[in-house]
This record gives sequence, C-alpha cells and structure tokens, in this order.
Amino acid sequence: MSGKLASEYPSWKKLQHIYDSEKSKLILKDLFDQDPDRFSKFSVEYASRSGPDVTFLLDYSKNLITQPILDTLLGLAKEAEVETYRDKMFAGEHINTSEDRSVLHVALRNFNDFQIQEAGVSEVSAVLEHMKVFSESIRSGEWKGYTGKTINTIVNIGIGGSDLGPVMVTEALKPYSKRDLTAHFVSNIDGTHIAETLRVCDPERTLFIIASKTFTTQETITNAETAKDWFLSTAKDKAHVAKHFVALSTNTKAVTAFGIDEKNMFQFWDWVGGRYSLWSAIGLSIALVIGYDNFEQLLKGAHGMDKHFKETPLDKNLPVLLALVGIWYNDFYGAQTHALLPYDQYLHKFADYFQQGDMESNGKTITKGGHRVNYETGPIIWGAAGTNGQHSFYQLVHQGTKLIPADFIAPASTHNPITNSKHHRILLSNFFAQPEALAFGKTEEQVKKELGSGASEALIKSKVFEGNKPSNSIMFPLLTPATLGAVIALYEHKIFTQGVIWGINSFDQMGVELGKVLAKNILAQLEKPEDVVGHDSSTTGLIHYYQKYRKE
Ligand SMILES: O=P(O)(O)OC[C@H]1O[C@@H](O)[C@@H](O)[C@@H](O)[C@@H]1O
Repeated sequence: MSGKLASEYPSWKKLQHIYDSEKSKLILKDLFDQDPDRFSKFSVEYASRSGPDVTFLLDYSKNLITQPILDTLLGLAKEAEVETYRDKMFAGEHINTSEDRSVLHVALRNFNDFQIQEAGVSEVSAVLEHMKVFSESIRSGEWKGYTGKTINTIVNIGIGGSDLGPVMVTEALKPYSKRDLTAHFVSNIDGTHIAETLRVCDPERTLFIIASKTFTTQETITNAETAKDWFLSTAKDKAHVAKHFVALSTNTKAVTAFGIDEKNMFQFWDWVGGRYSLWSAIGLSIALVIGYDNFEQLLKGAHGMDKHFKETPLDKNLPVLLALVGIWYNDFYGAQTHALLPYDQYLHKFADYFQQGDMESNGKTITKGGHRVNYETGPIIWGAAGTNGQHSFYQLVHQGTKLIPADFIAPASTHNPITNSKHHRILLSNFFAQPEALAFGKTEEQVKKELGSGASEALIKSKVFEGNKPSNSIMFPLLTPATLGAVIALYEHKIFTQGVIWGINSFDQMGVELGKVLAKNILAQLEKPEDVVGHDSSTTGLIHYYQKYRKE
C-alpha cells in the first residue's frame, strides 16, 4: 500500500529466483516424504484471545512451499511494511488515499477495545443499540404493521456490499434463525427480482429494509420506489410507510427525501466500505433473522480475529500466511484463480460474497503511487459448496491444464446430524479426500496395476492424476456466529495484506463507475432509433435489435 511496485522488493526478486531454479523440486509428495513433521510445521490452530471462544485449524502444509520459501515470503511482507500499514488502518489513518478516507470496519466490532480516533466511531454503540431495540421489537411482535398485525417477512433491498454480506451470513447462520420470519433479498434491477418477491409478500406484514450506503444506487432506489408504490397501492396512506420501511445508509438527506422517517434510519459512516459493511447497520437483516445477540457474537468473533491480526507476529499470523501463499501462486506460478470450497451447505454463498470482497478490493492495475503494476494483482475468486462442485468443475481442477489453488473449509460437527451423522461423515470424507487427491494424484504405475494387462496406453494416461495441486484446509468445530465472524475477518485481512504487498488501494472501486455512466447515457437513447448516437456499430446494432423487438 506504500504505492511501491512489489517487484522492486529484494524478496520478490529472490522469490522469482527460487521459483525459476527450484520449481521442479517442489513436489508435494516428496516434501511430505522428506519431512514427517510437515503437517505440524505448516499448520496453526487459532484460538481467540478475546470474546467468545473460537477455534479453528488452518492446515497450509499442502502448499508448494518450503521453510526458506515461506521465510522469503515473510521477508516480502516485512519489506512491504504490512505491519506499518496494518497499524495505520487500526489507527484510523486515511489509507484509502484516492477517496481520502480511513478504513475502519474493524471499529464496528471493536467494543471499546482498541483506541480508534475518528469521527463517528463513538456513535457505533448507539447504532448497535438502535439495531438491538428495533430487531427485538420486530422479532417479539411488539412492532406492528399498519393494520396492527405483526411482521412475518422482511425484504432487504440493496446491491453489492449492501446485499451480499447479509445474504451470505443469513444463509450461513440459518440454524440460528427465527423460522417464522421469512427474509428475502432483492438486488437486481431486473424487475423480475422484485416482482417475484412481492408476489409472495403480504403488505400488512412485510418490512422493507432499504440498504444503501450512498442511497443513490440506481438499482436499489428503483427497487425501493417500486416496493413503496406496491405497498401504497394497498395501504393508501403515506403515513403507513413509517411502519414498513426503514433505511440503512450514510445519507440522511436522501433517506428523508425518499419518505423514510429519520428515526427509522440506521446510520453508518463513510469509513465503512460497502464490501466491508455487514458489520454495520447493513447487518440489520442479519440481526432480524438470527437475533441481535447472535449478531453481536458474529461481531465479537470477528474482533477476536482483528486482535490476532493486529498483535501476532507475521510468521504465526493467519491472514498473513494465507495472503503469502496466495501471492506465491498468483505472482510466481501464474495461477489466475483461487477457489473457495466450503464443505458446508450453509456456506453456499461464501464464494459469491468473497467475489466482491476480494475482486472489488484487489482488482486493480495502478499502484497507490500511480504506477502500472508489472505483475498480477487480485485473483479471480470462485467456488461452490462441496460436494456439488465435485460433480461439475473438479474434473478441470484435477486433470485440466490450469493450476487452481483452493481453500477447503469444513465444520467437524454439523447442525443437522441426521441419520446418526451419516451424511456428515460422507461429506467430510470428501473434504479430506479431495485435497489429498489433488496433492498426491495417482501415478501411471498405480493405474496400470488397477487396470491389469491389456489396457491401452491412452486409457492408462487418461486415468493418471498428476497431483501436486496445492490447497489450504480450514476446519472448525461447528459453524457458529462467532466462528463465522472470525473466518470472514480472516479473509478480509488476507485481502488487506495482499493489497499492501501489491501496492494498490484495496478500498476504492473506480472500476464499477464507467459502466454506470454509459448505461445512463444509453437509457436516454432507448426511445427512438434515431436517438442512438455516439456508439460503435456493435453497440448500435444491439440497441436497434432491442428497439425492433421490444414489447412495452
Ligand atoms: O450501498 P450502495 O451505496 O448502494 O452501494 C452498493 C454497491 O455499489 C457498487 O457500485 C459498488 O460501489 C459496491 O462497493 C457497493 O457495495
């Protein structure tokens, strides 16, 4: 984040040299054969030092690293001043330089532990109290809709960071949810999304949560207006809006202009980035679904990881270790993507969430100093819940031509131990088997032995698994709110660390702007073919096709 080019650090050059000269010797099978203690050397058990007890195991032994490589990667983190920039973040310095803002999602889950000086930080506890009182009144039935009925449905209208966090967390923590409160999340501007949602809502019993940091996002405001019109077509009186619409935003003026009472607005601050906002008022839908106390556990679990990140030496610092092995593949092995593979159905939105978290943060080409990087920055993040992925894309991960580093994530115990945990044992046997198969593969000799004589050369070759595919494994006792908080914070700080090393600003998102501007211009031209001007022939042709076939 210093803005320097990572490739200028001595350790970067050393890593390049190691890669060029030792790559052929970095064979997982040999590394494990040579060192019976490899697992204990390259795994860490995390235990929270504050707040609720959280523990998990990070096993990074199935990576293409040796101790000297890891030491050099740690040297890179030192040279890039990861510790200095980490401390700057926690101190509230304006490390988001392009927007001249501090980056303080850690202040949202701090509970007066670290001293953080920034306008708004002292208001965090009052907003949490507001969320607590409000969520409890909805959940208890004390809050009534305009006809005196209780609320049984919430609709969060938001997009990007104002959608993905609440969606992922409410799915992940479903076992803690109030089952008679249905939550919907509407994000897409495609009218289908809101139309299909409203179809199953009762205006007398639905609460709309309009979640938008800026309260200017076209999708969210358009969907919110449509929801308000739909509500008023039954409720008639605008005064009833106060019982059915609340806002989560930093923009009081726009919220009140929309017609939402200021006392039904939950505030946050410009130092909360959208993709880091689930800990803020944006988490109201989470508090409603799982209850405020569980929401607080989520925050406290994350705070425990913040403390770990802030206070642990780099060589034992979990987010830093994840960041460094990621850089090793991204920048030296040329891996383009990184897969997140949770073996937990409740985490089925985890990869979607970190697509924004990682790719919007580190999908940058220009350093903070204004230079074009001459190396790769953020990876493409993707993934799906196991074992579904095994029956679709794992073929390519095992035998394709691409190197795909992956994180396998699983709970030791399930919230649904049905059939004497038979399902869970099968699930976990896959969780253990896949990284093993990826790392160690299957040799030609093994295949020949299995097939016996007479098998064709082609058949034998097609059944060989080269192996040597790296992965991390993360395992925790049970997916609780506090554990989830810690795991999300683990990835947040991993992203931070990589951004510092690459010298980029992980906290702006200029890349989402151009498309928005062009769409606005095109929207004004859609009426008549003769209005379609200033485009290339392809774009013009596409718009003309739409104009020919539209039915409105
Ligand atoms: O919360 P609002 O302001 O509606 O923004 C929603 C999303 O908009 C996008 O354009 C990005 O900038 C995201 O980072 C952000 O989360």
